[in-house]
Amino acid sequence: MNNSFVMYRLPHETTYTIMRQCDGEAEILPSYADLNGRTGFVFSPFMMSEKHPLLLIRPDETETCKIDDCSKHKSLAFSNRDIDKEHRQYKTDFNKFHSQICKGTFRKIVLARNSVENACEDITPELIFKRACRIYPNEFIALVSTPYSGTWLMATPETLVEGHEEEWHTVALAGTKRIGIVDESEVQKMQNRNIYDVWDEKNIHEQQYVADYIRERLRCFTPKVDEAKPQTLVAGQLIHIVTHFRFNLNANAGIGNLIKTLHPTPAVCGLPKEEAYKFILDNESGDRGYYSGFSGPLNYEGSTHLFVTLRCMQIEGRCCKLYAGGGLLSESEVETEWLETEAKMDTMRRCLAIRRI
Ligand SMILES: C=C(O[C@@H]1C=C(C(=O)O)C=C[C@H]1O)C(=O)O
Repeated sequence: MNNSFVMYRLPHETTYTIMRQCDGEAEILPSYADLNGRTGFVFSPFMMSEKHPLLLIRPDETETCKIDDCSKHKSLAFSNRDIDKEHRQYKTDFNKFHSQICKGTFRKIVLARNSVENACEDITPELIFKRACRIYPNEFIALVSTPYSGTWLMATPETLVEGHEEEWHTVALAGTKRIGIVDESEVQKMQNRNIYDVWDEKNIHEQQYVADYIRERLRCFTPKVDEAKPQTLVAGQLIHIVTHFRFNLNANAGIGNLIKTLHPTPAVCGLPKEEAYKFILDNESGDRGYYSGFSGPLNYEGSTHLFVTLRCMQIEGRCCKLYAGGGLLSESEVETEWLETEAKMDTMRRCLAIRRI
């Protein structure tokens, strides 16, 4: 009996793919470089370890399906979390992280947390996946399950790297504001507005750090990088600032090598990178697991679509553990940052249609 499978829907697609490994379980890869030349679905944690290995699901069996309607369930979960306790823990973590920025150890660092919600008894992860597909047509939706990682669901707006043959694309994404539900015409309008009319200096600054990092890292790989002007990107009920980078990747360059250079970007980690990476692993009160790692089809039918695992949760029976984080700069304030993590977690809460008790 095999347990490793994934269901995923690429942004803007009307069908989803089911990929199953029929022989054995997902393969554990020792390093990013081992992704070079491979095919399948990649599931990578924030930091590779024995507990959270880098995984590749082999596409032994695949199926393309239409997203059917699943609107008959009104509420899929209920909430009885201790919000005061979560808030206190977040404040402690925030002070620890923020003081390091004030001391000058980091220019930027991302602080994350998690929160548990309870699914109703008769709810299956597949049903939540289909709801996510319907609510978020522009995001990457995936439900991944392996014995090593457990079961995760995501609705993420952030591309890590995608492309085929020599044509590749990545983004620098950061800055967050809640806007509520908007229709497709408002999405277009929002994208076309001058970012200086939409965003304050702190958010622009925060995103520039990510763009500078991506530009610099890509230059080590390829001489020709095409960088667009920063724009506003709508992600569910939130907006972010995005810079698109298009570049050529030589077939010998190796996607695994590129990933090693990029991951984790300052959108989920910090600057300087190695110091921030270590500080997060040593000091964040929760374990990130696969949150803020990356996922997606690798070299499948000739294309790669890897996304940063954000707006996600781990599903264990009825327990749904939601994850979110946000970039801190010296001017960050604890209440604003807390609300930002709440707003990001609401992406998954909407899929669960939570009833408060
Ligand atoms: C870290 C998350 O999101 C990332 C951090 C952002 C920010 O700090 O403003 C915005 C988008 C993402 O790049 C998350 O969703 O948990």
